[in-house]
Amino acid sequence: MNNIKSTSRRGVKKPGRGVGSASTNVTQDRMGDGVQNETVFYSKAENYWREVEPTVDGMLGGYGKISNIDIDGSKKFLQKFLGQGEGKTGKGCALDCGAGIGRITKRLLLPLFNTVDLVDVTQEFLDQAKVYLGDESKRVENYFCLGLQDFIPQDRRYDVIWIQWVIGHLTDDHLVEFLRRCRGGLRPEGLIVIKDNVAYEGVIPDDVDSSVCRELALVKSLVTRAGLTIVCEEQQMNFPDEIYQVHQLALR
Ligand SMILES: C[S@@+](CC[C@H](N)C(=O)[O-])C[C@H]1O[C@@H](n2cnc3c(N)ncnc32)[C@H](O)[C@@H]1O
Repeated sequence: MNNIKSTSRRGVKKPGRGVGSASTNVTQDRMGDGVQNETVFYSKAENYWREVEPTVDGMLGGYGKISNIDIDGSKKFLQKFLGQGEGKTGKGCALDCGAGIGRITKRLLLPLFNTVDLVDVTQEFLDQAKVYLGDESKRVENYFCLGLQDFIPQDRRYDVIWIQWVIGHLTDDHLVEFLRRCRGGLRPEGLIVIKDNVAYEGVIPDDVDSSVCRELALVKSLVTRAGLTIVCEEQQMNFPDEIYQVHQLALR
């Protein structure tokens, strides 16, 4: 990955929105660590996603071509933790957060877990997920249409909670609170995985989709505030040079 492009804060594209560069405009609704006017921040994001086509390309901001590499990297990462025996994560139920049309559910989670739940703020994507997942959708138990800032996972329900390309849509405080609630939603030896873009330095706002991209140190500090420990961390390799670095963090 090309840190110079990240450092310049210009021309860094990202799966999730992709086509435009990450904007450096700081508007009235966003300052400093993230957000000044939460209502505007969340409603702008909802409006943005409502206009996005419900396809893999739409989910990845025009970078549908990297989906296979992404899923392969996720599978390798996750499989380190799954299995039987002490300390191993079970394969019962997974939660896909900010699931969109179920790109990750289809290729990563349903092949590994007995059942999967999806949560996303965009109803149209969840409707499309039922079509996109085809026959396998019978192993999806719940489609929750809700912002993660409001979502409360059921206590001790999940072996894995997968959170990909969505943390930038939460304020710092909401992300910490959400991660705390996720802790409560884990079964014994359960695992939370965050996989997301990281900025080379600081916090980079995106006024088009109403999100922020945080530097890795900040993401880690929010994880720690949530009372979680990073048990494994890896950078996703083989993505195009022009996009942000993507890191995956396994948390308990
Ligand atoms: C970049 S897409 C990623 C979708 C999926 N994680 C993937 O990798 O294919 C971001 C998703 O987050 C959802 N989203 C945006 N803000 C959200 C929020 N506050 N709570 C839950 N989902 C949100 C959007 O509807 C969209 O489906």
